[in-house]
Amino acid sequence: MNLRNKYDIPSNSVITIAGTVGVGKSTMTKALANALGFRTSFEKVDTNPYLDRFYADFNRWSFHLQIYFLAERFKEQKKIFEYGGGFIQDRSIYEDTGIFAKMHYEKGTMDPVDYETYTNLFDAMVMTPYFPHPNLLIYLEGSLDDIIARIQERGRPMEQQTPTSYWEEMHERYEKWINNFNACPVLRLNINEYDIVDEEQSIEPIIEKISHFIHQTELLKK
Ligand SMILES: Nc1ncnc2c1ncn2[C@@H]1O[C@H](COP(=O)(O)OP(=O)(O)O)[C@@H](O)[C@H]1O
Ligand SMILES: Nc1ncnc2c1ncn2[C@H]1C[C@H](O)[C@@H](COP(=O)(O)O)O1
Repeated sequence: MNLRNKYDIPSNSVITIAGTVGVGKSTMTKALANALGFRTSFEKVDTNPYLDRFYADFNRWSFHLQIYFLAERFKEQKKIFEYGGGFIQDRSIYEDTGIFAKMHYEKGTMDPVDYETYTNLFDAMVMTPYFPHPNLLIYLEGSLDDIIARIQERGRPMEQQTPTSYWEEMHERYEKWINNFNACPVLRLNINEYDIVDEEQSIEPIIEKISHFIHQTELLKK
């Protein structure tokens, strides 16, 4: 039986997967979309023209990369809207500003004027009543050691060569960010509590949680 029907997940739902680099968002996106018969919206990593340059020189490329990601995510957002939902999205647009742009600005690797231009653009595009928020944000969390092990195992050279302190800083910021996040309902999942890589069926209890969460949220709205 289709798990979407079994757990009564509305076919127009938009679920976004958030969490630090390497935590397992893409893997979760694929597994959930497959189990629910939803479409996927992925970040473009391999074809991103700025990512390698950015990791080689944060100061020089921070602004360009943020603008690139913002444009890409906005196109994805439009696609999701045009299909009428039914999507699992790999990373939320909120993390671009709440984690990455902010971190580079505060660490001095994004120029203050560039940061202001970026946040103005972000607010004008995203923080409007017309911008559809996801029905649910699934936040994946895990220990720094486990996440660094996954980054190393996945093997993107520019990430492997980035100092551990960068991932540590990001890990801390994510924790603070999610504790204050309120743009949509949040379901937190610890990566030690499931293994969708070796046990495909372990996606079902996650879908059960999602269903519970979505229905509870709907009830609260009434
Ligand atoms: N549930 C899991 N158990 C074990 N390894 C995982 C799991 N989810 C992801 N991984 C591994 O961790 C690495 C990063 O996962 P990925 O989904 O690409 O992360 P993200 O999209 O968050 O950057 C990959 O090598 C992937 O195979
Ligand atoms: N907004 C962003 N700023 C800087 N870097 C970013 C941003 N969004 C994603 N990234 C980087 C981080 C990773 O190296 C890749 C892909 O992210 P992942 O979490 O592995 O999906 O892009």
